[in-house]
Amino acid sequence: MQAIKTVQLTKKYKDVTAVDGLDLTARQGELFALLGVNGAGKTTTIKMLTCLTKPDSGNAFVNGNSIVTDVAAVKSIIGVSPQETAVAPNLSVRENLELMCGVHGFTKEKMHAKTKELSEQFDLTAILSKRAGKLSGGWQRRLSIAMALISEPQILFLDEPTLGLDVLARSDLWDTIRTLKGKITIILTTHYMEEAEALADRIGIMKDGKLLALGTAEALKAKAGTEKFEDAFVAIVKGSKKL
Ligand SMILES: Nc1ncnc2c1ncn2[C@@H]1O[C@H](COP(=O)(O)OP(=O)(O)OP(=O)(O)O)[C@@H](O)[C@H]1O
Repeated sequence: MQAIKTVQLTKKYKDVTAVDGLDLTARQGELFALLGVNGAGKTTTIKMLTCLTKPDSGNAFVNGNSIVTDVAAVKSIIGVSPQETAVAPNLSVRENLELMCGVHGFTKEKMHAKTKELSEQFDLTAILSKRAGKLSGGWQRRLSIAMALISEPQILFLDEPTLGLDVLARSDLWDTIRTLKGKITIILTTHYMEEAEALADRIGIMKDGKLLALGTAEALKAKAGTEKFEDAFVAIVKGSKKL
């Protein structure tokens, strides 16, 4: 079974077709990056896959569950770290983690064990009593990812996880994401090509709601006949019909 399978997935906003007949699959345990320029349809795709918005036509299956007919099942197996920061700014780091444990109905023991485990995994232990709103963007994002993992999801969605972060914060977050690789299926959106190349097992390149190319960074470079991945991206995007 594929972790993600989309079948002619389509979403329209008035006269804009944000996602246009998308067919793609992501494998179990894979880190799959959806790469594309602004407005390519990445976030809309994630919103449909996480049941935040419904497709106008087509369907998608998350570990075999339809996003149209099996919404509760999909929601129970996914974790989401959205583009806009998901942390409660007035709560401490610990309170944010505990709040999420409460949402999932954990017992006190499980809440303490999970908070400890994720704090250690994400280096949050020393800042547990800090107010989340006072953390830098990179640390807020790290907390947001830890919160998305509380429910022990089978699939984690990271929507532009390093948007707006400086080079060092980005590099630290990449290290964190690398520790998750292979343990869980990760679907990541980005418009940073170096991010896709550094992290992803396979990369799907989107433009105007459509998938232009899909493969490993190496395969996409070979396809475009370029040495650098950035050049391959530009060649693939510029070579598409609409430009
Ligand atoms: N709620 C909405 N109402 C109207 N149009 C929308 C809405 N959400 C997205 N769009 C449009 O759909 C298209 C795809 O947007 P989307 O946010 O999915 O792209 P993206 O690839 O995630 O872009 P970015 O990298 O800027 O986040 C864009 O033309 C956008 O303006």
